[in-house]
Amino acid sequence: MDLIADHISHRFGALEVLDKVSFTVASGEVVAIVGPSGCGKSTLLSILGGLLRPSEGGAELRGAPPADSLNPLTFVFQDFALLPWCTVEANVEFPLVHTGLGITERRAVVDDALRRTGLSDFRGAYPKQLSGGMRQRVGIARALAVRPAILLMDEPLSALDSQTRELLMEDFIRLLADGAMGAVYVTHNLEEAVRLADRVVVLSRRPGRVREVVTIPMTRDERGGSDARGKLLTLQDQLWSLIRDEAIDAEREVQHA
Ligand SMILES: Nc1ncnc2c1ncn2[C@@H]1O[C@H](COP(=O)(O)OP(=O)(O)OP(=O)(O)O)[C@@H](O)[C@H]1O
Repeated sequence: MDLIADHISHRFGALEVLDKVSFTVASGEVVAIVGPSGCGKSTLLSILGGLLRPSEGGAELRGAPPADSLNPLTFVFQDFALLPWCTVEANVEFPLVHTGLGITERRAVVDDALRRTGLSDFRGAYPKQLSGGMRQRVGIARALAVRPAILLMDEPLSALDSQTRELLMEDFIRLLADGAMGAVYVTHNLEEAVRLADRVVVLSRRPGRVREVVTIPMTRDERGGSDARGKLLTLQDQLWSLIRDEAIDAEREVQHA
């Protein structure tokens, strides 16, 4: 199943946020969205996920969803968005409650999502008992439970310390390895973009336009090797050189606001 962003423009009142943004996320592909602060990355993700209707253009899914998918497009949030009064297991089960799945099937789906995220031993814990990294794993398990075709991720690692971030990146790489699931990955962090994405869409300063689409010419497995480090740093530099001047302008604008 492909996701097509087709000339998406958006305004909040007089504020022009996005201008004719077009790109495609092919089945199983990971596309990172980067750009200066306030260029409309989160707005774009909301539009892709159907939470916000764009002023012009639109997002479209093409092709059949995976046979057992309950929700082809599923969000993973920066702040995890867990229900604090529910256990890990109940949080993961939550999106399945009104799906018509029987209790046995629901249990099987939850078990599978917990296993894939390394949470089986924490099913009875409450979010407040868990570290940030484990909480985000719950957020990911909850997303996996609906068997999405495409994950929509808004800065999913930015609330975490650098070691935890590294571990979760490894988790993502494992989860994406079979190519059954794609992702749109909004991030400020260019290291995450070059480690995880097949392609990186670079947006200009607001109103966000597609400035360039950079293909990462290595498999995700190859990127884990120590000899890949230099190439990844070069790609990071390439992305930064596309963003830097506008990031400085955007930063000044924020400070003067
Ligand atoms: N609901 C809203 N109403 C009015 N303005 C909004 C709304 N949501 C976002 N904006 C404004 O739209 C612009 C784009 O916001 P958005 O959060 O999409 O950018 P971003 O690129 O994700 O930002 P950042 O990099 O800082 O996370 C910003 O100027 C923001 O203040």
